[in-house]
Formats: sequence, C-alpha cells, structure tokens
Amino acid sequence: MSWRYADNNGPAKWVENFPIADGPRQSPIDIVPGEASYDAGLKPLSLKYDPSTCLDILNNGHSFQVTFVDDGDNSTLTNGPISGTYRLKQFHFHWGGSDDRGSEHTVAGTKYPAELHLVHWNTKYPNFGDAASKSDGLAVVGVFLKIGADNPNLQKVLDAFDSIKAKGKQTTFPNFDPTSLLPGSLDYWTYDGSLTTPPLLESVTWIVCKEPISVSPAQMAKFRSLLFSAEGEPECCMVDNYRPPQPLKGRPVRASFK
Ligand SMILES: COc1ccc2c(ccc[n+]2C(=O)c2ccc(S(N)(=O)=O)cc2)c1
Ligand SMILES: [Zn+2]
Repeated sequence: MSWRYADNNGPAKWVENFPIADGPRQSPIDIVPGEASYDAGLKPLSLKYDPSTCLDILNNGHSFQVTFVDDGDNSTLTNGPISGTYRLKQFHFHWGGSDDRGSEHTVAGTKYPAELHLVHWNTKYPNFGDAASKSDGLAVVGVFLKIGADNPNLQKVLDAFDSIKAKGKQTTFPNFDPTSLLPGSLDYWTYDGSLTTPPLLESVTWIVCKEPISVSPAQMAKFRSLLFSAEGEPECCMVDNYRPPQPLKGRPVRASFK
C-alpha cells in the first residue's frame, strides 16, 4: 500500500489499510507540560553511540534515514523509562513545508519546524522486525528542531542530500556520531505509543526531549529539497511528512524533570 502525506493518501486515510490508526496508544500526541506528572523513579537516559556503526543514508520515499549496524551492543539506549538494552537501528526526521509546522509531537499546541527520531529496538527480541510487533519492542527518542543558529553537526547529514534526492537513492554514510544531534539537557517526557507511520504498530516507548536543537532557515530549506518521488517521476517535494497529534485516550505522560 503506497501511503503518503497528501490528501488522498495521507494520515486521515491510513485507517483504511491500517485500522490500528484508531487504536488506544497511537502517536504522536500533544504534550501538555502542566498535565505531565514528574516521576522521581525515572532514570536519566543513557545513550551510548559508536560512530563506526553508522552505515548509510537512504531516501525511503517518506523521509530519509541514516541506518546503523545493529548486530552488537555498540550503539545502545539504556535506563531512562526502559528496562534492558535497546539497540539503535536508524534515525530520521519529519519536517514541514514552512517553519510554522513539521514536528509530530507538539508541546501545548506548539509545532516545531522539524523533529528527529532515533529508533531503537529491545534486544530481548531477535531483531528489529520482530521487536516492532511487541508492546515493549521499540523505544524512540524524539528531539525537536527550533529555528536558530546554523547547526554544524546537522550540516554533515544535509551535505549527503545531493546523492539521495529521489526516492530509493542511497549512499554510504560512515562515521557519523548521532550524539552530536542531542540537546545539552536530556530531560524528557515519556509515554506509551506507536510508530507514527504505517504500520502504526503500538510498540513504542516514546522518549521526547524537552530541549530542542537548533536548525537555520537555510538548513530547513535543504530538508525541503528532497523528493517524495523517484527518478523519472514528476517531482514532488518532500515536505509535511508528519502525522498530526492523536487522541491521548487516558494515557499518562510522565516527566523526568520538575
Ligand atoms: C514490521 O514492519 C515494519 C516495521 C517498521 C517500519 C515499517 C515500514 C516503514 C517504517 N518502519 C519503521 O521502522 C518505522 C516507522 C516509524 C517510525 S517513527 N516515525 O519513529 O514512529 C520508526 C520506524 C514496517
Ligand atoms: Zn519518525
């Protein structure tokens, strides 16, 4: 099923092929800080990434992603709200056609121009695909991007875009350290949710950082130079590849900070 983000194939239509779209723990959500409960039992996040596990960068037709070798515990997430060890599989972004929108999670209704997702899977399962179907299978760290100073670490990713402009294009992307994309503070909100794209599986422990990282207007324009379309197809700019907030349905949102 070729889902996208347009009116005829976008988030409002996904329920037709993925009925879980109306499920009890869908993502993203609007995070209301005043309604989140501080949980002193939440541990700080332990993110330990090894740049040598960084493999390649790919335009998959709905975002671009940087993929990691995940056959060992070189790049892992531990502590935070989760138990056990989760391995980094990939990171990707969601962004808007203009700076007033683009993030998936919102904070008291505020949209950011983009959102970074670092996708990890629980090593109690044999691989990512198996973990993706388990209620405690995945953990995604979300980081908001806010318009401000040029971000030199982000620029390393954007410099690879000329080789992955169209859907299906892929190129090697060695020795990148995703730690360089994390904010100074790792204070976070956490709640039980889902993948934000089909198959919308309800297998994600969401960990959303309170502090954004910076992105310049010129760098946002670079995001918007990618294409949803493949070579030889009519060009369709890759923008607004975000799902809007979904009903909380009574779920608690916890904060790691006061
Ligand atoms: C088991 O079959 C699957 C599983 C996962 C699939 C997928 C197709 C696209 C993306 N994914 C993803 O890996 C995926 C989708 C969304 C997200 S998100 N935006 O971080 O929630 C992360 C990862 C198919
Ligand atoms: Zn995502």
